Amino acid sequence: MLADVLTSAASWDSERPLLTYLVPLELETTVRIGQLVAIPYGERLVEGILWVLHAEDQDELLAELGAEVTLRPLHAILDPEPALLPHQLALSQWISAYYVTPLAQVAQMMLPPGLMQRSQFVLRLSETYEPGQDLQESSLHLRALLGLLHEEGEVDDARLKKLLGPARAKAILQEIKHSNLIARDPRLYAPKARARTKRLVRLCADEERLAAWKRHQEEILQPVELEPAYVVAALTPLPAAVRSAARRAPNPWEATATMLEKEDKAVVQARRQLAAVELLQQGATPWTQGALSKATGLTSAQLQNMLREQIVKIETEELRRDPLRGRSIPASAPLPLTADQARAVQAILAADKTPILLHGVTGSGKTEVYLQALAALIAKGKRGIILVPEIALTTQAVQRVAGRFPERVAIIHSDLSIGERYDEWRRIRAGEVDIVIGSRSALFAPLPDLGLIIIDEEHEPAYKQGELRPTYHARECALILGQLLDIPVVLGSATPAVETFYRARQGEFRLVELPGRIGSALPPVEVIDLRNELHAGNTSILSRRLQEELERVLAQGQQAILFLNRRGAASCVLCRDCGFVAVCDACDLPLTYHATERILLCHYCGKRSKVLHFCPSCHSSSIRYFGLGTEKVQETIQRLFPQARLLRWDRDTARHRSAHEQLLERFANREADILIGTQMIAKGLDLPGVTLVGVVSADIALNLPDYSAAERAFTLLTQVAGRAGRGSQAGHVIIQTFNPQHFCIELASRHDYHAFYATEIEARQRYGYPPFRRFVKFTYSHEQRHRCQNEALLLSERLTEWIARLGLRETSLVGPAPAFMERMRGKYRWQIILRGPDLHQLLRVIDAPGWEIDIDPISTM
Ligand SMILES: Nc1ncnc2c1ncn2[C@@H]1O[C@H](COP(=O)(O)OP(=O)(O)OP(=O)(O)O)[C@@H](O)[C@H]1O
Ligand SMILES: [Zn+2]
Repeated sequence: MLADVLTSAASWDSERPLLTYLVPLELETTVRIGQLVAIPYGERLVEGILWVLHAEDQDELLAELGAEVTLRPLHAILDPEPALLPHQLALSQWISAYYVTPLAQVAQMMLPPGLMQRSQFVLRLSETYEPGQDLQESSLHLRALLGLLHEEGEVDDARLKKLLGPARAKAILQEIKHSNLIARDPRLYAPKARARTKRLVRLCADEERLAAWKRHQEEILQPVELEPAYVVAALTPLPAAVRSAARRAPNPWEATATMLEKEDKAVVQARRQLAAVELLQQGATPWTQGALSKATGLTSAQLQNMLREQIVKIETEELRRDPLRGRSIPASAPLPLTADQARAVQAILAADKTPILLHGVTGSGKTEVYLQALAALIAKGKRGIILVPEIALTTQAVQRVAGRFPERVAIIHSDLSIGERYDEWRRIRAGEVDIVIGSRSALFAPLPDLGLIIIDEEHEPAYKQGELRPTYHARECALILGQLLDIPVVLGSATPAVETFYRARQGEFRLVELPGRIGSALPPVEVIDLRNELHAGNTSILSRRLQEELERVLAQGQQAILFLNRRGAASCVLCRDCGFVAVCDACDLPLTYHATERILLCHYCGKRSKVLHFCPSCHSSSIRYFGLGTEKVQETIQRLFPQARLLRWDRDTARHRSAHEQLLERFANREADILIGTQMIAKGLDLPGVTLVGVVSADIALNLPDYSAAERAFTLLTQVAGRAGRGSQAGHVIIQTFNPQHFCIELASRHDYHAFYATEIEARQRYGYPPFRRFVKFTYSHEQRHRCQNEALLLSERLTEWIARLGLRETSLVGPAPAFMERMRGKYRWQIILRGPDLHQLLRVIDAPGWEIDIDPISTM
């Protein structure tokens, strides 16, 4: 039998990414595709993924490879359970081709981090080495190494390098090659990700033997008469504080210790052993070795003794690292569906496997549709994956799913530790869960019997990987997976991506609509023209209407959310005399003033600088802090409504996942009246107490130079507005803006997705934007600007040449030009946008080392 193996050790050949090996006879019954295997590669042993097995077609393959090749055998199977399922292998192949990325890199992305094993060489004394051999000709270093090997058995290359430095290590490795004293074996080192285990001590003697043993121990105790205090001392571990103090100060326990020493060792041992057995007999919960020794003073020699006498045994048990540990999640029962919801569930379960676009307005009950479709499929032995935007994971999505399917849900997201991720991954692979919920990478979970993929909030940019290769979009990968497995894929959103809706219109997706909210109406939206406020003499950041409404909400004991998309107290620091604006010297972006910490912060790279009191350019003292941030809003509201309980939710107040959770919980428990936050809070929140949503400033998002800027602005406003009035009380939304006539604002204020789509798709067609043209974004970063410019000119020449050579129609370049944010983290960035109906012919041949290549970018900025 032959096997094709994928390994990242081999340099990439897109035509032939796999290497062929012989399967040794003894492995023939155990090999399966998707397994991690060890293979010889050159001198080394490396890790690979078994991709194809050839049994019947073996001869053809051999003929194809030619007579002169000699195949080497697989070295070992590293894990009998496949790490990738067959559909994942197929998906990898698609991703590799479409996103023009080495197959091994794609396959590795699908595995949990820390799973791959490092290859290494291990030195040991060779079989021909004899102690006492004449070493006259060997160098001093070699002799020292021989001594070390004598003592330790083996030493690996990495350690050798550390001990001797790289140059000497290299010399000694040369010497080893020519001597026959030391053998050098290739080896793979255990992966970082491992199961966590603990060692548990359990009684194993039967009652009779245990009783006899105890009697014997008690006999040992008999002859010595002890003061009760000693017994207590021997049985009680020293408190940690005492132990550390003891190292420094005269030991208050010394008297006891000396006396104990004087006692017969056997007595001490008997006493501790008896105490240990007593604890083991009492407890329903097992004891770890450490805890037992802490509680009784039992040393490991004494424990060994008990093991030898077969009184106790040690069992290792795996400790699962559970991301939901310590969380109390209320169980939930299925709700009776509305007619629209029932139709949607039926559509998902129908025989037709065309993907579904579930377009349901905010608060229309999409989640319930997902849950009931999943339940129906699980009843048939299937399993499902739900993707949610990263931030929603902290909040309600996980709770709802985990509450409906207790103990049957695994979670995958980037904040998990390597250990947690590995444990979740193995539960999924072992079929211990029915549902995987997570951010985009959860799509690559090895879930057997996959029967449904749901992408909630499918318009979210977080589903696209933008910088690292492969620059995949989880939606596209999910659609391919759906085709490969012939299973339904559901894309859900109140504001589908323009491209998604277009594809539904073209018949690529079945469009299912949930046009109304459950039991309530979409909240009316009032647009406030901030210019009128200024004319009327109101210079506050809150319009009069918003103030009135806040007052009403507070008086009626309801809740409000105020939204704006900037953090900090002011968005920029400006000199009123000369117009100087403080910018980050690494990124060229305006710095933001943070009042609480009294610093200036670059929101892009996180660099901090001191506040300015004088303009560095003209030395005037007219430095002013302009614009708005969440902090400023908080301050203003607190001044206006001193009695209101405020909560601020942005990246400054919630740096960690658990902080997000706590904030949400406090607001949901009505511990605060007004929540102030950035776009983070626009995502999926379902809080029935919220009757007012205020958008403090809608303008920032409207005018960005990007083909998708209008879509993002409309989506954001519609989603934020959709947080109001989801409970029994009617809701109300106020949008403050200097651009009330902007079509995004007008249409968002009517929750009118269809009208927005009609306007936007026409513009996209007119200007040749996606989905009418495909885009590929090339970005080059360098510390020197001219280097960026040169590289960009060179690449654009080559691209132009290839477009002509391949005869690509309607294909052109935009740029080269500096990126919208030309400097980031100390580097300049230049861009080229390539656009055309089909760019893959070109992508396959063009070689652009050092360039970031984003295929189907969701933004051209
Ligand atoms: N059939 C039903 N009967 C009663 N209440 C329901 C029903 N279905 C959903 N709900 C409730 O309606 C509210 C809104 O549902 P959900 O959060 O799923 O909306 P959504 O469509 O995901 O909205 P968004 O797109 O804004 O996140 C929830 O509180 C949910 O419990
Ligand atoms: Zn910066």
